[in-house]
Amino acid sequence: MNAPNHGLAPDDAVVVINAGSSSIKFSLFRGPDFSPELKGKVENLYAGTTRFSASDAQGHPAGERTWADAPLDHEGAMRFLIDHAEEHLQGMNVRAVGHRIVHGGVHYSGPQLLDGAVLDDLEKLIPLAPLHLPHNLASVRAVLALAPQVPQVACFDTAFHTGQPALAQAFALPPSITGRGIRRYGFHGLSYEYIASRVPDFAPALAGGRIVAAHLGNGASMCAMHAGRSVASTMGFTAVDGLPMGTRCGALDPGVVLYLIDELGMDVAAVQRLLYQESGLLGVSGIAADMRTLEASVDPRAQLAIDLLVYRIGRELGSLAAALGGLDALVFSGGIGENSVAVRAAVCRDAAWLGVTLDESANGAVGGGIARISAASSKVAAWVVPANEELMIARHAAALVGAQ
Ligand SMILES: Nc1ncnc2c1ncn2[C@@H]1O[C@H](COP(=O)(O)OP(=O)(O)O)[C@@H](O)[C@H]1O
Ligand SMILES: CC(=O)OP(=O)(O)O
Ligand SMILES: [Mg+2]
Repeated sequence: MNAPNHGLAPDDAVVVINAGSSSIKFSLFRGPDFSPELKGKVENLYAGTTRFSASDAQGHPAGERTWADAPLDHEGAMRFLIDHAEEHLQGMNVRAVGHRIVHGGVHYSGPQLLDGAVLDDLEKLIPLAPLHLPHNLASVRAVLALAPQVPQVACFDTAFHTGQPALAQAFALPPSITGRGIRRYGFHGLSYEYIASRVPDFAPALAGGRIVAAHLGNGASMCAMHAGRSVASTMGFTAVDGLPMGTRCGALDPGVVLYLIDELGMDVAAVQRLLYQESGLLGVSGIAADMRTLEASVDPRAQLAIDLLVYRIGRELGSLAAALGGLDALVFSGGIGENSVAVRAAVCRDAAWLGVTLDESANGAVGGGIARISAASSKVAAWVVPANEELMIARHAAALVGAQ
């Protein structure tokens, strides 16, 4: 990809923090070409063994550690990362720290310089993204305390979707409610924006086409894109909508929520815990939220959880193809989309009616890069594109501080 020069000198760097629901990923980009100098992640927060791993510009290991039986939380992970990053930042001029901020609400539809007032404003959106925003904002505050002079930039997961047609954003509720910002927003926008930015490189013929991208990570969603713009998404007002996820239930008849409250006597906190933390792959299987664990299990409940995810992806694919008026390509991304040969195969099998024909050996040979997994004869192409929300954030952050 040709990265435009945003004024970064060779020793200028942008640090990116992507605090997800179960992991914190960080990256260090340097110079006018945004060369990835260092990247790493602390994963499996809260559950089992927390793992840290980092790699340098050549992809060689640049740090590894595990916390067996004493998993870290987001705060512990941030503290560890800040200590670890220090030695790598020697001699570099950090121009900005870019953050993935999951929800921008009604007001934030593009990259935004963070200060105390913006942070206070974003705190108000926590009920709209309870699994993410507290961690996102805590990361910003941690950097603010350590390096108050470095500009911090918020890049919102919702921003890419703000141009969706009004109908795609609407709930069938009265204006007295929808006027309060209660509408569909969509998430994983930085991931989809990155995918859209790469399409002209790896499949120029698809650049003006109709693509459904599936970001299947711990959080999972799908996005319909036409000519690189978001047209519809499976996630709505919050990131609990749409597909079943690691621990989130996905789309649910709202009548279930009323029943839980009215008949089962659950309060708001209990319902929130159920829908966000005890459902999805974990809830259905009763075993784990992690796809690797489920795929390794012989317990039929593990298979049921995987089958339900695949089934829901198929249903949403049909819906998103309808929103696009057809389909030219399907793109897989995120931890599951990039790594699970079996999930991709099952989704493509179910999508045969739309014109997807899988190339089994290409699907089995995906090795960490952008790869086509559909047969040459497939009417609808299928691709794997590794997520790179971090590069998108670095480019936005550099553009914003360069523009000042
Ligand atoms: N080799 C693999 N095979 C199957 N699933 C995998 C593999 N590697 C990672 N995953 C799954 O990817 C998911 C995490 O995705 P990721 O995008 O890293 O999460 P997050 O939303 O926290 O950023 C987990 O369910 C994990 O099991
Ligand atoms: C929006 C969302 O679900 O994010 P994540 O995949 O990081 O959980
Ligand atoms: Mg993610």
